[in-house]
Amino acid sequence: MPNHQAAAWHNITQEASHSPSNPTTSSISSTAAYVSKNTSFGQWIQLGLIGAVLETIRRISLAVYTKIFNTFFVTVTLQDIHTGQDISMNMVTYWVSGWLGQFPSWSRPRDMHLGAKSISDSLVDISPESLKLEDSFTCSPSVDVPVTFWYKGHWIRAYRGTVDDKSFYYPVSTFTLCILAWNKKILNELLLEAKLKYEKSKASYQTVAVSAPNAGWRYMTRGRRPFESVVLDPGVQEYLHEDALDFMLSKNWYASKGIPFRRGYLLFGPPGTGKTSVIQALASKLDLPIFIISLTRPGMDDSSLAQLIAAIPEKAIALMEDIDVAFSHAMNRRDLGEEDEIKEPGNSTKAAEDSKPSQPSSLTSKVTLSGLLNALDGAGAQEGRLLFATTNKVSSLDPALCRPGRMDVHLELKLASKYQARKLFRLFYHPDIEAKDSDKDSAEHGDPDDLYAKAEINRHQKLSCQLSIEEVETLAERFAAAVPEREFSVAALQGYLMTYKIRPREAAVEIEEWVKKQKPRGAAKIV
Ligand SMILES: Nc1ncnc2c1ncn2[C@@H]1O[C@H](COP(=O)(O)OP(=O)(O)OP(=O)(O)O)[C@@H](O)[C@H]1O
Repeated sequence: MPNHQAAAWHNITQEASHSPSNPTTSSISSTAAYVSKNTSFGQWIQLGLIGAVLETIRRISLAVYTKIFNTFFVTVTLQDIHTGQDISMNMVTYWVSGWLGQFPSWSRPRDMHLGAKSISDSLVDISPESLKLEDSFTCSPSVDVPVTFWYKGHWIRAYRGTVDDKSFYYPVSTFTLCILAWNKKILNELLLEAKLKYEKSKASYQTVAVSAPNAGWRYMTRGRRPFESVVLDPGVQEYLHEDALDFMLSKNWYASKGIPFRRGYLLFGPPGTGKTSVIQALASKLDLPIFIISLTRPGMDDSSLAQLIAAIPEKAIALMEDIDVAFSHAMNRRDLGEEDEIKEPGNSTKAAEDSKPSQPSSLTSKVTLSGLLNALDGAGAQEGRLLFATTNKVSSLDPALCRPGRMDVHLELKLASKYQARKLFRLFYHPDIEAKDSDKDSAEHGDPDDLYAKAEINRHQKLSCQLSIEEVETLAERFAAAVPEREFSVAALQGYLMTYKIRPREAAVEIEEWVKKQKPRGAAKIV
């Protein structure tokens, strides 16, 4: 304090101490007088008061705004399907995101997030002319870009956001809907409509989930595969269907016997014999979603596998394709510490090969056999699911994996029989099947403005009129007679017929020549 101020302060306190009246009051008033005389200190106090008033106003207005907002708006936040762990909530988000897609404003922002509409390998091969943005991709607004629209007289503001969640490597994406409404009735209506829309689309599309990098599931759709479009030997398809259906209807029976409510199928056989196709067709027939587990996906390890499998819901198909590939690289019995286990008879050379140390590679799976077995039937494993595994080399699989309880049904799909060749030919050219399928397709997937779809229907109708049923039967017999038993895969025969798509008569005549040409290629069995 400067000297002259100190002197003044001293005088004030002196005067106050000698005052005959109330000493305290005079001391305060003297202090106040000093403060008001001292300009810089007074300004600080004024500033502080103004700040406090402004902060109070801000808080009050925020509280009023929140109160009004909560009174007039219903707000719901959903976790993004790509990162969600709760499978049923993921489904709700899936419905809602599909429902949002119907509003033009949802795909109108210029700042967009692009996603693939369906699992389609053909997406990468698609020609520039046929690539249609709206057909191949889903467009949604980027994070924090709000979109507004009206629904049943209610104004809705929707936006995507992110929240940090310690259990994920990345921020978790969210969908938020702010609905101008007095009560939650409209939210129920909205969710119901979204679910019905999803159910309707499910009639023509199959839900497929693939594992996402953060150990969650990523949902997609693809066209359903008709069960009849798979040609297997007599009774095989029917057996699979009946067995799977019987399992789905036996929950209480399993519970009463204390048997875990799970069923595993191992489909094995040469490539192109229809292993994957029959699983897809069965899933479509039983209306079950398929969860594709890729054991060789980079970054997949025992814990992420267990997490993924535990998140598969009841009434679903878990599919592990080419399970031998994961095995031959990284998984063998040594992972279990069971080297003394009895080897399969006649498999000693194979076993010796398996016990050689395998070289670590960046492509190898980090999943161990024990990790896989635990995930399949350990404490956290989900009940009520059908597990399908496919392999070309059944002998390379560990017996622990193939034992009943894990793989209850072992089914070999062989190279094509004459029966299959005949059935495949019929499938390609039978007028009834052609007409039925094209009508069904146009009804289900039909976009009335799609010129390609219209042209395709016309073309199929014309073609189907070309042949009578009797003629197709005769040609199918001729075709089957020329195809040697169990030497070609159905995929190879399908490839041949594809080149004669609109020339059934030539297809039946020229097959002999084709078979002769294929054989000298050194392949006794063409897959
Ligand atoms: N039995 C079949 N019935 C109908 N189509 C089949 C059959 N087998 C193969 N195909 C056709 O061949 C192609 C490959 O079939 P798919 O992928 O089902 O064979 P896969 O046995 O799973 O082969 P891989 O072992 O190489 O995975 C598909 O286009 C499918 O339509």
